[in-house]
Amino acid sequence: MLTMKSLEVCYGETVILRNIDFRIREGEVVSLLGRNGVGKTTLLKTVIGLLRPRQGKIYLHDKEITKDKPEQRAKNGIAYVPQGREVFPQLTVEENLLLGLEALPKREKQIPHEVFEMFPMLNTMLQRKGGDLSGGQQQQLAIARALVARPKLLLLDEPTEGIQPNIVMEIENVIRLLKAQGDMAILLVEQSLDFALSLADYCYVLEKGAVAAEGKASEIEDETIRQYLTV
Ligand SMILES: Nc1ncnc2c1ncn2[C@@H]1O[C@H](COP(=O)(O)OP(=O)(O)OP(=O)(O)O)[C@@H](O)[C@H]1O
Repeated sequence: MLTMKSLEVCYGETVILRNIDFRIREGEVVSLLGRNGVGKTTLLKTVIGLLRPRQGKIYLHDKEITKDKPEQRAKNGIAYVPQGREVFPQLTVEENLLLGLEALPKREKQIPHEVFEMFPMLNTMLQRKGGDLSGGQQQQLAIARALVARPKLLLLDEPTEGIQPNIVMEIENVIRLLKAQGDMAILLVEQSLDFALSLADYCYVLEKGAVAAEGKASEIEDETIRQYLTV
């Protein structure tokens, strides 16, 4: 459903990503791994359109979107949960969730009830300010906000970073549920190899801005990946 071909992405004159060939199929969970600073977030920002590649092309459902603006990509079903969650601290939980609906046409402005089935805690905190939630709860709110628009492709940038273990488990369960439903592809950037491999169908490992290894999660050797993760 998403294909990137020969992608090169730069900040100014510095090349961050080079010659990236990348593919996510419908309903698939793909993990993107690599050390700090190799370009994982840069790749996600290129998928959502915040960064434009200097070379290469991006296709969504076989339609080229390389020059589409972020709003257009959101309308076409790409949702992004940034690293560090970025919920609006002064807005209530409900207002944060309603913002996730902005990508949809006007008539569809209801928060889908499935979001509260996945994150029951949010339903009990609708009037609480986003900034008053714990870090883990904010992460759940950020994921829920992305899900309200029922995206076709969900990008998660290190969703378990700094989160307490019981909430990591809840987030893992939600990703498993979405995977089992089978109609949403997920691109997961993760530092935890065990977490990434247990959820992913396929994984890519970046090293110095290029794909150093890739393969089915069930087949790729842990050691092959670990050599690119240890300092
Ligand atoms: N706005 C920017 N301007 C210039 N360079 C940047 C900018 N943002 C990131 N970089 C650089 O681009 C490179 C890739 O950064 P990126 O955030 O994509 O890495 P990452 O793999 O997501 O790392 P982390 O795991 O630490 O989030 C790094 O060297 C970083 O310093």
